[in-house]
Amino acid sequence: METLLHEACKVPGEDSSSVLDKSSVVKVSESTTGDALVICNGSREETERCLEVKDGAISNGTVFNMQPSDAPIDIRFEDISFTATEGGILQRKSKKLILHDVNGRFPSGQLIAIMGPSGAGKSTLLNVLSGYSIQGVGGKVYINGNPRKLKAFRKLSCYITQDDRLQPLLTVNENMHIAADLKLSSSVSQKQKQVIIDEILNTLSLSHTKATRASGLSGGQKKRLSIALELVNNPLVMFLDEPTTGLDSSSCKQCLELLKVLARQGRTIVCTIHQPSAKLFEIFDQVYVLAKGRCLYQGGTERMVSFFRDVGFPCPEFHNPADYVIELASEEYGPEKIDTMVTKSENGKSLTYFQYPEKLLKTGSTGSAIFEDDSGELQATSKLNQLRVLMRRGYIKLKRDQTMTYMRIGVNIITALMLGTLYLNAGTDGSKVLDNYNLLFSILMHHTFTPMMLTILTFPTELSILIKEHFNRWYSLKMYYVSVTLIDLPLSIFCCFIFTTIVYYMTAQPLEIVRFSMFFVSSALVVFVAESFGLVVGAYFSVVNGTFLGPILTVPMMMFAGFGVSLKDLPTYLYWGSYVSYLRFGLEGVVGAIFGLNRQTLDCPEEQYCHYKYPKKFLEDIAVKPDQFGNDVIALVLFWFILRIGAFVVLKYKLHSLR
Ligand SMILES: Nc1ncnc2c1ncn2[C@@H]1O[C@H](COP(=O)(O)OP(=O)(O)OP(=O)(O)O)[C@@H](O)[C@H]1O
Repeated sequence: METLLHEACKVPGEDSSSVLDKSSVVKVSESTTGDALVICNGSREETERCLEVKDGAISNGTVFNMQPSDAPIDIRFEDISFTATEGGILQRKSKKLILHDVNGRFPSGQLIAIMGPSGAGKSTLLNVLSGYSIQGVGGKVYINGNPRKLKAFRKLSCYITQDDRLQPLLTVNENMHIAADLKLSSSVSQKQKQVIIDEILNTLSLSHTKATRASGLSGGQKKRLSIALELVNNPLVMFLDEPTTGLDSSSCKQCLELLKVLARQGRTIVCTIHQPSAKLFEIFDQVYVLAKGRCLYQGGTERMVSFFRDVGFPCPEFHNPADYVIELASEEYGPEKIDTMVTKSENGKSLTYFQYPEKLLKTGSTGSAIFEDDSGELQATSKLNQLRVLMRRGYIKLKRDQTMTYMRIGVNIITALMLGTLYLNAGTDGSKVLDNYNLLFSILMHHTFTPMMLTILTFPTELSILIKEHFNRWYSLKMYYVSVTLIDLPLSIFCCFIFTTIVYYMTAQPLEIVRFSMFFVSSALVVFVAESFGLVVGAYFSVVNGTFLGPILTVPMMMFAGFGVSLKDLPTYLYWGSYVSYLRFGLEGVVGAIFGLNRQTLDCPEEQYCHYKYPKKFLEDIAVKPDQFGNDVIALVLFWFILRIGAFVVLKYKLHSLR
């Protein structure tokens, strides 16, 4: 590590470790020689001071902060209403008004709490202000006095959900690098990214957990990592839904103090919080109290007690004002008190209780290109880069995933060995043709249920991460979807190949390369189709509903496959079913591979009756045409594509409907 004071910024008489100050501005740029980074600090009034860092290393654990490079953001909202639509697909829809024309001001550089009892509408207001909710929203949001342009605003803000939606298999450092590679422009070098990551991890006291997987972090560390990931692109506005939920009191304090530091650097930080202790309450600069979707109080934390006095409900001595306001908002002292307070606060219009109301009134329209820029892509990097980074992340996850990788390979080997033992040498035995046919169907069942159920069970977890990352503009849905499709393909092929090889060999199927290839291709296509079907179900339904619906919806596929009831015995009015059953084409493919291609008469052991020793007769009886392999492949590929596109449409609809 070689750390030198940058000559141009050098402050005589000071040693390098004292140069960078925690509360100062920091800029990161390339040195003039191009082989080092120059990191400068200094408040607006001070002269800049810089450190030069080589090989991505920062001097002796120095802590420093990033200050947003753009102008601060003041949020003002007027007459915000939110109407939720209730009722399922087949139910009558009803409307429910949740926010009742609330108003408010969230100034920059402040840590703001949205408080209120459960069900008051805190999360709903946060969703509306962040732009997450777009349907059923009324009223206006202004950014620095100008009407909010949603796309431009989303580029400057981030939303941190209540539950920590992290990639559990990736380490803290890997999670941060993925975020940096997706959220920072490709022109930022890896060295610069490393400096930014180190700085954020230092500030959030996560440096010592760099090599720990996210699944191994404590609740507080997970929360801080969630914040760290969104800090990578230095947002001006941060919305946090209940950041203290599930944390002990010291972690809560640490988390809120950290948010306050970030706010002081010029960000607007808004979080919902349930009922903070007096100590936590003091950390906030401003509170916005909601009750039944209306604003009870808006202003400085320290001025809330005088508000209670002015409104005629003085806060009892030694009572935590945060507890008292929740008691009032929960109607513990009568419902009329809420009306009185809503009237006094003018449903959020009154600025009387702000720390510096006169400053707020002066805040006019400060136009800036970045607030107006509603054009271009939401994501910071190209589609190709998004795909590359997502593939890299997918590969790391695949390497470490016990369920999706190791269990899947294990299940394929074990099932293949079990079937191989059960139907040992059935492939050449003329007396065991029906057993062999049962085996082929069992193989297809395995290829249907294993990938389908795995996808249904695991995708909903991925979906919650996708919703967060997609909203925070990490990547486009298309690139995410392409990466999911591509990353799984090699493993699916590998598992199918191992399975097919073991079963094929143990059950003594004809050892001909053409037959084996046909068998493998049909099996692999059934796997792809079943996986895609699982994705459609997993993308729309919860794990519970998906686990129920996936197998249920597969039953008709089995019925129409031509196995239990042969296709020639299917009633004509039900024959259409055989065209929508992908298993029919899979079965035709594997049966054709084993019994088609003019297969010779099968061996018949002595003293045994071999009803089906002539494969042609068997094929006639089960009504399977052995020469349809090409059509079977085309049909299965079509099913695969249609279901993949279907899953994408469902996913897009799901993301849209949630908003
Ligand atoms: N999409 C929706 N459909 C129906 N009702 C909704 C919807 N969204 C919110 N609500 C209702 O609106 C009210 C406010 O919900 P919200 O989640 O904003 O409350 P909250 O103050 O954040 O509560 P908590 O602190 O318990 O999270 C609740 O009664 C909730 O049931």
